[in-house]
Amino acid sequence: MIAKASAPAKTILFGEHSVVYGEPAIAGAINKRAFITIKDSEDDRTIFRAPDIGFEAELLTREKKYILLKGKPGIIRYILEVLYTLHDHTPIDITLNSQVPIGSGLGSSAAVTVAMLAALYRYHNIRFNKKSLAHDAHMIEQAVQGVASPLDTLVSTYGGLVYLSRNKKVEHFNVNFNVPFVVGYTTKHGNTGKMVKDVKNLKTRNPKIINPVITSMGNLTNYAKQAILKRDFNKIGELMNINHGFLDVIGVNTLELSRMVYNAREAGAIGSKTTGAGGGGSIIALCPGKVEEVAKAIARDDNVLKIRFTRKGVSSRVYK
Ligand SMILES: Nc1ncnc2c1ncn2[C@@H]1O[C@H](COP(=O)(O)OP(=O)(O)OP(=O)(O)O)[C@@H](O)[C@H]1O
Ligand SMILES: C[C@@](O)(CCO)CC(=O)[O-]
Ligand SMILES: [Mg+2]
Repeated sequence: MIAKASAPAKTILFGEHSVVYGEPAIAGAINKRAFITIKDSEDDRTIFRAPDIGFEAELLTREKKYILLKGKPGIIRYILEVLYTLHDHTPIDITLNSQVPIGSGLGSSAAVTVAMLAALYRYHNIRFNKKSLAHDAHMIEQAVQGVASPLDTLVSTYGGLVYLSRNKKVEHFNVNFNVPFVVGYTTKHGNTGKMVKDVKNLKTRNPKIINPVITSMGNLTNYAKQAILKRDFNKIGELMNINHGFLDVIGVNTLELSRMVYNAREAGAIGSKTTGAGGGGSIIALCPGKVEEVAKAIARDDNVLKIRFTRKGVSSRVYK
């Protein structure tokens, strides 16, 4: 039997960091996916392969351990946690193919976790729905990382654009948002936990300055929600630029992120900002009609991905 599943990566359009303090956020699934294939094993070993990142390991699922055969570990922890939680230890072959750069702030860990869970549910013929899957995937991310916001796994499961309100209500945008964006990324990725802690310390030292900034980031996200609903791209671009400035204020930008953001704007992006935790990682640029120019400008120094937001969330099937 073969079970296959895929799930999209995500970018945060508005509200990273301020969301930690209860402010709203907007994130969306992008048309870059992680693909998992599970097959019966041909010997009595369980093997995990990720050819795109040159990784291979034999998994000892009962012990939650692995024997490294090739590459550097990391993403394997999510696969092992899923197996440890759900699998009956029969030997299987697992392959990960990914269009998503791993560890660059585009939610690769969530995409891999959601796809792995869905494929394994299919393999074992376990019924699931998106609600239970999003919940289980969040639990896996939390178990591996210690802390994780539910946003990444939610977006990877449901697809589409998601608005998380101040009282943590999730709203799915019902709007055509098929407009081109360019993502720039560095492989040097800030540690999310550390970045969140640094912002907290800055806020504690300078409450009168930083608290209003966090509130403004939330207000800006609410304006962005309206602009998205109206498909007012100039307004969305303007708000992205302001959001980037606020992220600079709270100290999460780096030379590389700023370089990508300003290279994008110089090449014609109508808005560009750091996306995710910062300290390295990714930027996102809104550039209708200027995709090639913006991609070329970013690619001079950094890596580029042309993306669109997609409504397609997790997808899975089984072949007998
Ligand atoms: N070349 C690699 N091979 C295997 N694992 C890797 C490699 N590079 C990074 N990793 C691991 O992949 C995981 C990526 O998860 P992480 O949550 O840090 O990034 P992300 O999901 O891509 O971005 P974010 O969560 O910030 O949106 C980490 O566990 C990291 O150790
Ligand atoms: C920085 C942060 O807001 C987003 C990281 O992708 C942290 C979080 O929400 O968990
Ligand atoms: Mg992640």
